[in-house]
Amino acid sequence: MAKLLPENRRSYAEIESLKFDNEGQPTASSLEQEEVERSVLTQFDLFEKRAEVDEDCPLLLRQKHANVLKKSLTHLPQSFQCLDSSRPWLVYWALHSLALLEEQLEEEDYTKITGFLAKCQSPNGGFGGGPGQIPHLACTYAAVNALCTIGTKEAFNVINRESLVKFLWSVRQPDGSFIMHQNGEVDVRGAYCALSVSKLTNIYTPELFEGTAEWIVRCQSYEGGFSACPGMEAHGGYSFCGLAALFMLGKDHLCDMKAFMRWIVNRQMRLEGGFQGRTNKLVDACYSFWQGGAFIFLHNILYKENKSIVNSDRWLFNQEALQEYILICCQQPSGGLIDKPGKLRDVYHACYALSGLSVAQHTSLIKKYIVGSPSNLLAPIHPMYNITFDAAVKAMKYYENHPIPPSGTP
Ligand SMILES: CC(C)=CCC/C(C)=C/CC/C(C)=C/COP(=O)(O)OP(=O)(O)O
Ligand SMILES: [Zn+2]
Repeated sequence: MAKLLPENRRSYAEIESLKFDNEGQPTASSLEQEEVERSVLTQFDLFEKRAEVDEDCPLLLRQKHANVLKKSLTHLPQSFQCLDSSRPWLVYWALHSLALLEEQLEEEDYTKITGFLAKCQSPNGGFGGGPGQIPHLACTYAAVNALCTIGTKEAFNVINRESLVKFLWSVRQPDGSFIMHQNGEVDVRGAYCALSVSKLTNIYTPELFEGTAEWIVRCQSYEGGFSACPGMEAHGGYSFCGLAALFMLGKDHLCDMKAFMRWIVNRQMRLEGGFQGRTNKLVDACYSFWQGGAFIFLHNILYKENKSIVNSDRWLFNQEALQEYILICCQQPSGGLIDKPGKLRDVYHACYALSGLSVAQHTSLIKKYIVGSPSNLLAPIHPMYNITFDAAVKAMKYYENHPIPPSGTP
């Protein structure tokens, strides 16, 4: 039974309550019953949460979220000690969330944060999870995004792009995939992080990414979404990375876009309005961005191909339903955003719930759909990097005007 139904999908009691046919598969009626029971539970959660939010005109608690996010930059609870190797991430999540809310910090705070990120940079290039830690592709992505969100000359100049190129070559594998750090794991996050930082800071070269698109295509699973590496399960986080990376390489035609579309449109849950990360799992606000953001690429790809299914005014998901899920179910009344009702706030979920909310609000830089109060409007994002659109444009212009001399392959 454990083989049939992975243990993290259903509790033992839930599995026990299912009826199985002669082939050992759960019967349709028993699955339907399970669906009804899940719905009742979820409706109860939604009902509880709705008591605190005006359902007819939900309000984004901007000031409360901003206060919590600002505090997170200096005061983290003890329980965050486990994120000691992800400190650039904590900075990026808070700074990007504040930028989406169009909240500013004091100039001296930006200077302090810039100084801290500089200490996370490795002498061998790239950024580690904290001062003195080995460079890691994910921390490099977070640090580069945080510095570009700050967007001062001082912050742009922290990034040593000559050594960053060397670091990227050091984690590139002969087949075009990327390990996350020396002796680390290969997965599609690596390809995406390497592409994102190299495009944003103007150090991209086609040689660095030779074979990368072909490797990423091998991560597209039979379901249609992308997995961490070939042969694994399709997941929203990796699907964003896979599609964004293929898009940045201009090689999205190499994957099966029809299968991708079928997979991703089925990840928005009818009842809650939010996205699940993978088949049969629960809705979680962070997928508002990982899945929601991927729709921007999908839209552009289908639009290029003149596919009649795309309407220039809307993404291919229910933008209102996603906004309702985030605004009604995922705001902690005292500030901060959560995965789902019953969970506690954290900066990761603030960042990705707000990023997803922004995607759902802006179909283009002109066309907007705002659920609830007009004051809920967030800044638009740049989907390739997930920093604000303005921050991305400013950073790209800065690095275009300050190119590093070409050095070729090391
Ligand atoms: C740029 C970058 C570093 C991107 C990261 C992308 C990302 C969020 C990947 C998801 C990782 C993962 C296996 C989550 C499953 O967790 P789970 O089993 O707790 O969640 P689930 O039940 O929702 O699947
Ligand atoms: Zn989550």
